[in-house]
Amino acid sequence: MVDDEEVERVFGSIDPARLRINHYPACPIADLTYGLPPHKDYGGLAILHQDDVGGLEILKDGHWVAVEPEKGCLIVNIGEMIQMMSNGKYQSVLHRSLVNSSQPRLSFIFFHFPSDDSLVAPMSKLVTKDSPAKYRSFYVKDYKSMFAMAMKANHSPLLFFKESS
Ligand SMILES: O=C(O)CCC(=O)C(=O)O
Ligand SMILES: [Fe+2]
Repeated sequence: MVDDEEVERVFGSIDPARLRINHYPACPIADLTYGLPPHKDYGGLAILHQDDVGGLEILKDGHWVAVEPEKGCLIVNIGEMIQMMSNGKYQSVLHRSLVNSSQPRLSFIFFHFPSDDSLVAPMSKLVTKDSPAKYRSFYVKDYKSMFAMAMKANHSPLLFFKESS
């Protein structure tokens, strides 16, 4: 089903790989703030290691669920480009990070982004008469230009490219 050439075209360059280290200081008003507000990661896979403090949550069936730290475990998040290229078969999860008032927290995430000039579309093998494209194709830079507007509208940028069904 997966077309290696399409994956290679979008993710083939090592340039857009990033390691991000998030440091969340202890916060006296932890109940009133986020470490990171709710969002979906935008790239391909995001591989995350968190320390033993905890604070990552995912939205599951309309409820925020804590992802408890487990020694030696990595968390793998699906980014919106995979949601797009899989024509919605793989869903990117909404997640957020909380802070706490007593301890700082660290997380390390390896992101693999598509390059800005890539044209991204649902994989041709996954688009059929019975399963039409759920998203309009876009250049990654155009998708990224929607970040601010999506944040204001409280949803993810991919929604701007959803086909009306
Ligand atoms: O720190 C975390 O647990 C999550 C970080 C995150 O979602 C991100 O950097 O995109
Ligand atoms: Fe994230």
